[in-house]
Amino acid sequence: MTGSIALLGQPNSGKSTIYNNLTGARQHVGNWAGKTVEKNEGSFTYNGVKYTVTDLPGSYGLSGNSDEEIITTDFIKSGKSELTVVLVDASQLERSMFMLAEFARLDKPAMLVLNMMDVAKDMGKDIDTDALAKKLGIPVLPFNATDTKDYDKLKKLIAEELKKPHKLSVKAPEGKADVKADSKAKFDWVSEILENVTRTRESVYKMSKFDRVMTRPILGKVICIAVVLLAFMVSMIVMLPFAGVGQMIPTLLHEPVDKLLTGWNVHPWIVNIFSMMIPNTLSFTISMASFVLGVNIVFGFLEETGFIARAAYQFDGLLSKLGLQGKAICPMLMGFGCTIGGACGTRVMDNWGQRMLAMSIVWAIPCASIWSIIPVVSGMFFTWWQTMLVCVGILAYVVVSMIIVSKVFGRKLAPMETRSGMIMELPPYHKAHWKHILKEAFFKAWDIFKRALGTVTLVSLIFYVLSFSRDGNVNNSLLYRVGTTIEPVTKFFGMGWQTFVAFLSGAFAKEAVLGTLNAVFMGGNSVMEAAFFSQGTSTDTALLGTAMSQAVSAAEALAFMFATTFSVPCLMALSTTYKESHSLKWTVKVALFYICNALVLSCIVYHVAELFM
Ligand SMILES: Nc1nc2c(ncn2[C@@H]2O[C@H](COP(=O)(O)OP(=O)(O)OP(=O)(O)O)[C@@H](O)[C@H]2O)c(=O)[nH]1
Ligand SMILES: [Mg+2]
Repeated sequence: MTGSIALLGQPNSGKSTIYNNLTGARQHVGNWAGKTVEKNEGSFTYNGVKYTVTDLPGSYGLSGNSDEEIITTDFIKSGKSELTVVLVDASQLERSMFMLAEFARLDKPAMLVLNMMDVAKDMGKDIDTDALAKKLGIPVLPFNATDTKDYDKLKKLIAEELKKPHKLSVKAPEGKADVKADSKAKFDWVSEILENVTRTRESVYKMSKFDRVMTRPILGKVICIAVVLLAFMVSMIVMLPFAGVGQMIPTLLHEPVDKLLTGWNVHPWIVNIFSMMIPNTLSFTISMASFVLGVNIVFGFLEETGFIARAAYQFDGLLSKLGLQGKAICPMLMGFGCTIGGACGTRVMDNWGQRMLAMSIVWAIPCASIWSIIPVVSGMFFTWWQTMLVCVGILAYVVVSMIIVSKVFGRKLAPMETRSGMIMELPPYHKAHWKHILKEAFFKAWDIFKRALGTVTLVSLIFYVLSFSRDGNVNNSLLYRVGTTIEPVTKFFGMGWQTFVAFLSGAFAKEAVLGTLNAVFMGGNSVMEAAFFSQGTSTDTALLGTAMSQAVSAAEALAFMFATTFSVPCLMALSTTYKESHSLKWTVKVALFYICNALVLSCIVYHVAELFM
């Protein structure tokens, strides 16, 4: 025996939460409207019967006004599911019942889930569910989708309803030609149904005071930025223990493995791979994954509470100038922490073109790793206030760069006629559901870890072979020979062979840049060892600074910093963009654009700076 149900409701009513809990899937949930943009299908088994569940994009009605609404409307009308589980947000019953009014015309089997009963209760709302069920003629289940205890009741009711379905006994008025009159009739129907069913106890909804501040044009934006800055600091604290463990791995493994393999007379190449490259790769991927973890936990929290919805509202106007919508604010902010997180975060965008455009723009945002390199390199050449100026210059160019990217790719990816203003409501604030946030963040971090391990190992191997020299002196490596051969060309762009190699290593991982600089300027060690063993922190920046400032001019250093910041993001961010966009063509196209853009920029910065320095 089988059965099939569909989850229908307005955006943010909790459909995906129910879908995930029923089927064990991992659809994205968060406290703002419009996260699910395509339908998803899963299943669960109850009492030996298999039920198929379809999670539909949130929709305000069934008239097909947007892409999501068309998907939802078509599916519901097709009759592919035997029972429609209509979800309403009990904390905003009047508004969210509109969907039921739309549905009523279809004359199909249904049951009603009054979700978010906990929020409604906190707001002092009482709902007489029995009276409601009687009026509607279909079963009504008070529910809290985030509480796993409630699900047995839900499954039982679904099973019963599939055996003996109910249809709405009251029908909403037939749609007339005049849409306005039509929706008014529906709202009248809703108020009639809710009469004597709901009662709000005397209590003030305190949070709305905060919203009055949050929606102020300037103050709201200032608060948003402040909260985000704070969020990054917290992300760093969250990731520290994990990254710490990761950084211990090479130190712990290096010597014992080295001793063991050397004792077995294994070839030094192989010994190096196992004692150095693999532990370093492992450590690297762990710190990358812990970054993704930290950013996702903190931003997951902001999203669940409803903060991101406010930020999206605040920045919608600005972002629409880039061809995006307010919704893109979350991935963009995440991009300051980690481009990988930012690229994943674009899942919330409405369509593929907007998504790809958002990812391309997120690439222009320097991630936290870049922010940890720039002050160090700049500090070797400039005073502290000049370093501040460099950072300000970089920030200013971020804006320029985003505008250029949106101009170059925006016309194709988000054509003018498809750009529409965002309609987004401010959802009520929710308490954060930690279990869900942690689960989602761990899953994302684990996904990155798995993917990075393979990719990073491969690239490390290539790098290793290129930089290997029998005596450990970098000047005897293939890298040196290739680097010095192309130096006449790279010099034109403001980079000598050393800085150019460091620039290239940045495309692999930004964390590798300092180590690479250390290796190519200090010589002695293999690039591999210095690049991946020292992980920046233990690099003696004073010594490196002296060595670098002897070989590189201030203008060259400036060019190098701009080139590194505005080139392609790291390899894993590239691979994530490809995974998320499913388009190799666009990923490569944008990557080539970024590399060319970085080289041109570096060239301009170098030649202009030469005039003044
Ligand atoms: N307090 C509370 N929060 C809930 C409940 N159900 C869902 N949520 C939260 O409400 C938010 C929206 O849930 P989703 O499952 O993403 O909603 P959706 O209907 O799939 O939304 P769209 O895909 O945007 O249409 C999330 O932050 C959930 O964690 C509930 O019963 N109580
Ligand atoms: Mg959803």
